[in-house]
Amino acid sequence: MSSSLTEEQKRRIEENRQKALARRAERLAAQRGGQVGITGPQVIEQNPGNRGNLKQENNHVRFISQHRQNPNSPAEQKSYLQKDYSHYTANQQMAGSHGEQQKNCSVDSEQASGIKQFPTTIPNSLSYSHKHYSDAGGQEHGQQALINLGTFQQPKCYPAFKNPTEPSYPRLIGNGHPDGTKNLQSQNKSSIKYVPPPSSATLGDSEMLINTNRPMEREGGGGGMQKLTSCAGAGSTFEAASCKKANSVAQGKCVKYGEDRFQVEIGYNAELIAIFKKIPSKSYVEAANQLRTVILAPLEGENAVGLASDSNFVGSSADVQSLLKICKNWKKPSALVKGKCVLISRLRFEVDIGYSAEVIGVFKRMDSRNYDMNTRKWNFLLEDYPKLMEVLQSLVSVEVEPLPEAVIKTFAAQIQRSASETEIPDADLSVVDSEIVTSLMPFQREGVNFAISRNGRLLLADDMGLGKTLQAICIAAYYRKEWPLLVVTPSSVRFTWAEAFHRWLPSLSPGSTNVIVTGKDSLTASLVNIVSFDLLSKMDKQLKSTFQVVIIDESHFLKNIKTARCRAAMPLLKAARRVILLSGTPAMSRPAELYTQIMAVQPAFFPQFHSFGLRYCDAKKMPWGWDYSGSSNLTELKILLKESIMIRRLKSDVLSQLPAKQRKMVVVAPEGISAKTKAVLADEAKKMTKGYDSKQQEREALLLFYNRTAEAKIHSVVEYILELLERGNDKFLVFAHHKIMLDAIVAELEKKHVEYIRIDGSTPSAERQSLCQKFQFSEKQVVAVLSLTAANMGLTLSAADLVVFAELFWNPGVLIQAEDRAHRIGQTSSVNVHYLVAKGTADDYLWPMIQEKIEVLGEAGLSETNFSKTAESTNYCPKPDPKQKTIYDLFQRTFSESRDDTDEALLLEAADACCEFDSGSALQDTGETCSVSPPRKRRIEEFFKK
Ligand SMILES: Nc1ncnc2c1ncn2[C@@H]1O[C@H](COP(=O)(O)OP(=O)(O)OP(=O)(O)O)[C@@H](O)[C@H]1O
Repeated sequence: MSSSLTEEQKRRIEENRQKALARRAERLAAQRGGQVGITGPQVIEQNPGNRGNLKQENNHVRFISQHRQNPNSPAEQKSYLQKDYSHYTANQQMAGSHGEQQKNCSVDSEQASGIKQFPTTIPNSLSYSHKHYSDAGGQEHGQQALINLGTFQQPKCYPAFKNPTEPSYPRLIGNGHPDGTKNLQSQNKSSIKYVPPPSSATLGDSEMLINTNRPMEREGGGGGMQKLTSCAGAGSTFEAASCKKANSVAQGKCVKYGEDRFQVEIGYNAELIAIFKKIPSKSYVEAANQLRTVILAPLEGENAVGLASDSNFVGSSADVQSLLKICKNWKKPSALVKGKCVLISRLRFEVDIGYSAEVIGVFKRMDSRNYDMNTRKWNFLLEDYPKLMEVLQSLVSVEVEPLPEAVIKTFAAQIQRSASETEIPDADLSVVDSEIVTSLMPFQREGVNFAISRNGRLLLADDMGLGKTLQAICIAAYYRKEWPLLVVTPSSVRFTWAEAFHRWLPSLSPGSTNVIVTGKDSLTASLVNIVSFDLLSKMDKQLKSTFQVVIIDESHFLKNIKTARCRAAMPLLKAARRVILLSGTPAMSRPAELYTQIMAVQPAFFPQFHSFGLRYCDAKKMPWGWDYSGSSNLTELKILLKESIMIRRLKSDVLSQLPAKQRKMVVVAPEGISAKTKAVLADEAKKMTKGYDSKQQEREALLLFYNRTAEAKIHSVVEYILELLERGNDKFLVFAHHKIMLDAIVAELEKKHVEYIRIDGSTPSAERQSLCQKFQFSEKQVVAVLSLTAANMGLTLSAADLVVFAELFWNPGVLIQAEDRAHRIGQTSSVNVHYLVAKGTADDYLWPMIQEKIEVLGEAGLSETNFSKTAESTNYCPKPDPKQKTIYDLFQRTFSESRDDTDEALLLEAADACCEFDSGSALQDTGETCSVSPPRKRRIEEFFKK
């Protein structure tokens, strides 16, 4: 040990080493399923005088004795190989049946289990290089720790120790570990090796098993575990063997000899010579250690890997079950050199670890190694993972956190080298309505294929506006035989979903969608049942009925397990066969938010939140408990999710497939409209059917109806905007016409401390430009609240790619111009346009009218896109009832009659002023009053006189 280490440092190093040993023992005990039975390393007296040399030629190992060679007879050798060399024979027979391998392994166990009671002592000062340990014969010992092994005890054993300057000291052997200093790592290292438990017993909490060996038992049908065991190769056999030997044995070790050779330092032993002569491979250490009269320490560190890489492991498929065991049993390390494996791509993982010459030596022996100069980390193909873990786990002073179970399971094919780059197959969608199938854009079709390849359990995390609704309906329709279907959505879009089902699945009969409006409604009344998150949590009695197919829209609403909505939804999702989660923003600020969504789709991935938190949330223990608000290993999480359950495309990924504008009609919830308002609206509609004496009266009535519609929609519009904000939407524009609506939106934004700009008729021209600049270039400005008539022209607000119309307007030209505030030069994305439409209001007449007009404009080449082709609009028409028709005709007549620009402008102004004037009307639940400017009022009067 370097003399520069202080006593305190030495003490701490030793403390750590002891902890590592104890923990490793615990872990290995657990890996063995509680099998205990310990044999210990034994004292080996080096006898330099009896040293032999081993030379390696053409991959064969040749022992060159400086002494008499006295091979046993072939018959004797045979008997040894059959009886004692079970480990060796197991390896030789690896290509044979698994049953045979298991048999051989159990022979090992039986042999080792002969030891039942022996006290275990472990020197607590393995790194004291100037202290000398020897056997129990009264030689000097460091302070010893007694480890209680319950019913099993271990013979006295001491760590290997080598003082290079005093080679003749008696010492112990092992397969080497650094003693905590860089200095020492380059020297020959002392190490302690214990033996795998050969018999079965269960360790109590207070009991420990010291063991650095590999599991010997196999699980499952694969051959991996056997091969893993053989990968441990010399080391494990050495340990297993050393436990059952007498003290009068030839003790030796392998040491490096030249660049690519090694030699065996050991006293004369005839049996051993026979082994060397007989075995044409590096498996000689294993075989040698089966001899009762020989204890042979294998090569240390990187040299040991040379053996491992030539072992039967190479080319074999790994046993995923045994890798999963490693994951399960892994606990936070206290070893000297700590690290972790992290997935960095579909095929590679890296080992993030502190400096250790020994570890680097191991890395260098891996065929697929790659050193990343930027990250300064080593990475490897996943197929090397079992081999690398095997070797790293055998290094006493190194602890490497394995890949998580979910990663092992998901990438089992890559680990077992059986992964093929096959594309996800095209699903047979012949059972689904052709209307929807033929409408799917190529990337949407891929989404549907992905979902079906995942048996209908997925997180569809496409960017906003990429048609998640359409894809979800198509996926659900593929499983139509398993319906009734449940759709859980934010309340503001329940009716939009109902519309979408009828639009995309024309085969659905009209009554087959059931939008649940109160907690008393039946959750299973129809084939398609649509419920809001909040109502779902109030329907606990009905939740007992299970659905086989469930869609969760905006699934990030489930991010908090403590919420009632999440608690209500999770059991449903666990019980369902198909779970289709939709969210453009599955996690808005931290990976912890993903946990419930992952659980909903793949409950087996991370059964405990804590393990997810440790891996991906940078979990930290605080005085008050665990803090999971951080993030860690996000690349791995993303790769894992994409491989298993998530598909996500950004707009930029599929821009070429998208139209420049994506329009969507959002049917806002009717509950937002009070009973009083509904009654007044119905009354207005009734009056309109009776007809008016003059056109002026007609227009007045329509404008009043329009104004009351605004009032009626306020609550739903505000709710929708808040939901957009909750979804973490980037910047967006909100257009409204009436002051009362603009004021209500702004008031809510202020309440929620959301930064916004507002441009309406009262905004001076000089200020408009600076407000636009603010919105365009400041990160803080999230929403632009704009007047439809005062801000639909001449402004550039392309920082937003979403435009929301809180109100409709009868002139589609105004709407299109408003849309183009975002859809203009500088816009790099496809623009989403959401029209909020309320049933039972003026929207019933305005919406079809707008569509009709836009279609005409489209035909004349004046409108880029056609509403009816891009929005769930086709079913949204006034019912064919004569009263409705009268009102619709009234709207058509009043607003479609050709008039010159002045008339249009006057009409707009009239509507504006009408709002201000009427804002204190009986319909206004808020009781607010607004003043109206005299000039405007005059112009309204003039307008109505026309
Ligand atoms: N293949 C398609 N053909 C025609 N219209 C489509 C297609 N895909 C999507 N749309 C339309 O684009 C609009 C946006 O789609 P949708 O609402 O499904 O997107 P989304 O991903 O669910 O968005 P959000 O995240 O805002 O909920 C809708 O009006 C939808 O009808």
